[in-house]
Amino acid sequence: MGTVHADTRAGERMGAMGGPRHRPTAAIRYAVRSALADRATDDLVLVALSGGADSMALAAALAAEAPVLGLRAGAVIVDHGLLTDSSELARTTAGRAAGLGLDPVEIVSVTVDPTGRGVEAAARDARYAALSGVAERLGASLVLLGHTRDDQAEQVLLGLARGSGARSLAGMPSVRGIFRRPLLGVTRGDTRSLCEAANLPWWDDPMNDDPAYLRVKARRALADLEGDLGPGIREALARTADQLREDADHLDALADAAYATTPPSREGANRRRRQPLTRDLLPLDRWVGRAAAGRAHPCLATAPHRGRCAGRPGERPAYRRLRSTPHRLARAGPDPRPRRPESVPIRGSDRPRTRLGWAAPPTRTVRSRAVDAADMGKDLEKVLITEEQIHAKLEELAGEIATEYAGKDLLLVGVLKGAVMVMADLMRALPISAPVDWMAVSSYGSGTKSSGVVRILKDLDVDITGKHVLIVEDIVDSGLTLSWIRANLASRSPASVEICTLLRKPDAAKVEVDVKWVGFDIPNEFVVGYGLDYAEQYRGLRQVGTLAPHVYS
Ligand SMILES: O=P(O)(O)OC[C@H]1O[C@H](OP(=O)(O)OP(=O)(O)O)[C@H](O)[C@@H]1O
Ligand SMILES: Nc1nc2[nH]cnc2c(=O)[nH]1
Repeated sequence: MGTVHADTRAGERMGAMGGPRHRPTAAIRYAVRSALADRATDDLVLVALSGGADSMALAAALAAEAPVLGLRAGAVIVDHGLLTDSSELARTTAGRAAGLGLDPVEIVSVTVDPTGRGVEAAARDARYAALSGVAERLGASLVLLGHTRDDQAEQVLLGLARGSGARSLAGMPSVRGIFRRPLLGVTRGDTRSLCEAANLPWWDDPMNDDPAYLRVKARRALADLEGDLGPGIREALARTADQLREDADHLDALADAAYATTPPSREGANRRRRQPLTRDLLPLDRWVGRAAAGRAHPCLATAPHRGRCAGRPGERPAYRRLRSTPHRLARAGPDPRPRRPESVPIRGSDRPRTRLGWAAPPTRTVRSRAVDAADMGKDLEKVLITEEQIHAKLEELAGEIATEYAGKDLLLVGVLKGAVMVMADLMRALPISAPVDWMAVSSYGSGTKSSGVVRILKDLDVDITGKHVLIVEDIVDSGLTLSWIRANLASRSPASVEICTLLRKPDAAKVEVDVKWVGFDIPNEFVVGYGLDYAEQYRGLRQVGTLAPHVYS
């Protein structure tokens, strides 16, 4: 038997799951909630449970989120029969799943025949077949798998070692048929942390330490690489997978479209001529070529920006890289080099951003094309948080804030411009009255990166000595802005300084910021709406979402 982490209180775990402020718990629950968002009421969702920390954390999050969404949640334990005590372990794990409130909980025994392909591949095939079979028999619409970002990094490393192409280096997809992997954005450390916070036992499979297995070798190699190349290597490999998947999907879609419009050859209806297909793929070449030449977005129009944000000249930036360009520019700060005057088409206004700004005001002529209010919704790729969810959350936060500051001299401080919506709605939801003041700040003369040192463009109008200051923000991303503002305000002798933010990106944090009230933890994606802009557009959207690719093209 592998290492078993002690089982103590089986019940009441979900309440003790670390609470909404326990970052790993919040990140995992959010990831699971997002994966379930498209389910119909009363759907049955199963978790594939090995009994390890990853799948136990997933099971715990599913057990907590499913009832809120009106879903049924169960678990399947596949007994591979590879360990002498595997059936006992399966029974123990099933008991833990039932203790979480999952129902039904099933154990399926499979036979692993490694002949010709090795134990790992044979066990995987047997497992997926068993999971699909149980899902079909029980009428489940989804099976959740507990692969984490660390598994993804190992997968990519194995692909690199094999010399694989883009599709294989794209790693494990988050969705394939009835299978979903909600935890690809969280780490193994996070799943353990949730289990510990929830007092939830798990066991470590001894096969995970057996160097006979390729995956174990990859895990060890990654640990070595981490020592040599730095701690970001896992995240970087997982990011590579994400980028390549989008590229590969896009190429596939183009190839499919080209194939579909290619007339059948004389050889028969099912075979297509090759030559037109290649020609039809040329637009893709041009699309990427245009981007690399800096014409896809005005932010890329100058060579220095292209180098900093879209890759080196001549390189083809991945699709994701283009999508995140505004954010990269926000990080990069103003372009210090002189610009060549030129006229470029632009979507959105040419007004410069104020804080940790994207770019200095352009000295060139820019033809501006504003976005119609009606276009804004259409420009969204996906809505992460609806207007209703925002308002419900702000009501909840306002209640807590009012309780905290009852009878105290509270000052609300908004940070321009993004926080205007949150401030407006939070103030209206607050059952107590409090004065408001505003700050505007900008990144402080940094060369290529935001150093977190910011310059005050507009200071507070009032003295905050002895006051309880609550900073109201739209988003905490790297945390650099907020940690600076908090330190700055704290130096002015207030009675207290706390932060309330609608959004936070746990995976983007560069510095720890103690945020007392968080509306939603969101994935590390560039978001717009509800005060958040892209080139000063989309602030007026009532919901928060990500932009569709056409906006950036
Ligand atoms: O955690 P960080 O990485 O520092 O990012 C967070 C900051 O970014 C946003 O402002 P932005 O610079 O986009 O300006 P805006 O509010 O004027 O849109 C937001 O309002 C935060 O202040
Ligand atoms: N619009 C926008 N501004 C930001 N500032 C920091 N993070 C973000 C983000 O995700 N979107």
